Amino acid sequence: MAAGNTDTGTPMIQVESLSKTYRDGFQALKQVELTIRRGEIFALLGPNGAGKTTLISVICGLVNATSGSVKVDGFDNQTEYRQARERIGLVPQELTNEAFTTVWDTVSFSRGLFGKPKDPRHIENVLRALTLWDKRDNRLLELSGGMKRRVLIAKALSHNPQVLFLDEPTAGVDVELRREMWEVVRGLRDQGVTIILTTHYIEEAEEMADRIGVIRRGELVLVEDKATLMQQLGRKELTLHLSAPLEAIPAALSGHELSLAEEGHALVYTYDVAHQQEGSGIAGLLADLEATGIRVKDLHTRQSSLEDIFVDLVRESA
Ligand SMILES: Nc1ncnc2c1ncn2[C@@H]1O[C@H](COP(=O)(O)OP(=O)(O)OP(=O)(O)O)[C@@H](O)[C@H]1O
Repeated sequence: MAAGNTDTGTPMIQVESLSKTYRDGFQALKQVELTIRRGEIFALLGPNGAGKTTLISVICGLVNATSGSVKVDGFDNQTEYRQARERIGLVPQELTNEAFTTVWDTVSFSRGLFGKPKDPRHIENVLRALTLWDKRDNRLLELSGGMKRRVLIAKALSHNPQVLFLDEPTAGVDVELRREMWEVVRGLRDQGVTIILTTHYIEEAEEMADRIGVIRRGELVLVEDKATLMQQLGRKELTLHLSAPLEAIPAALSGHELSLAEEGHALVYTYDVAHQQEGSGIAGLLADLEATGIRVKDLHTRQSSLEDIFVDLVRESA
């Protein structure tokens, strides 16, 4: 479904040193650097007011940057606005004032807004891909919530964009509809559309994204492959509460990834859940502890989650 440049060498989106200060003096974006790869699903996570919508609006050319640049498929979104903009589909959160229009008409009209010639076959493909074909003659007011959301996506795809922005695609929808939206988005990615979505839901990023960016107070504080993040999350922490405090970690335990906590009253052991082998890991540690005569009173484990990382990052701003 994606049209145009298939040169994989050019990033889909290239954002450089992007800053935005609103007229009232509020700086909503600070020196943002971001590259979106062709064909990926990128999730932009951040708390309320972090700057997600501002970043999307600047990339889409709806809000002017104060400094920095944005390239879409190699086209500057200021000096080559038309080429840049026509590559972008933007899915807003709500449908506005079109209750009496049919699905077919509203999607066809959206294409017209881009000055593109009529292309009934493309509209048909889009409607079929979003399982809206049977509803093409229905008026929007006759559709369910899920169908309306799909109409928003169909409108955004009507002019063959290569990259689709979804602003909070599942905000305020029930679990079933959320799953349906995820399926739709994955289907689009499989057809070659690059997807950027903003979300408050860590679960959504975890489920959908190839890469995750976290924005906080206008700064992009983390951009990482989800797989890498998940690997980090596969690490567990075992805290051993000691009968007697230690001043330092004995040399005999240097082979284990340990740190002292609670003023020497606890040892914290960090390990990789996926790589626990016999004779090493916890069993080895416990044997070494016994050999060194260190007595353990109590122990507990915890596993970090994407949510922990997110909460830590966001908390730092407090
Ligand atoms: N037109 C404007 N003038 C002044 N400040 C603005 C304007 N638009 C947004 N802001 C401020 O910029 C900051 C970022 O807002 P933005 O809408 O980008 O955040 P967001 O991450 O999308 O938040 P949410 O998740 O609540 O939608 C906020 O503090 C907001 O109040």
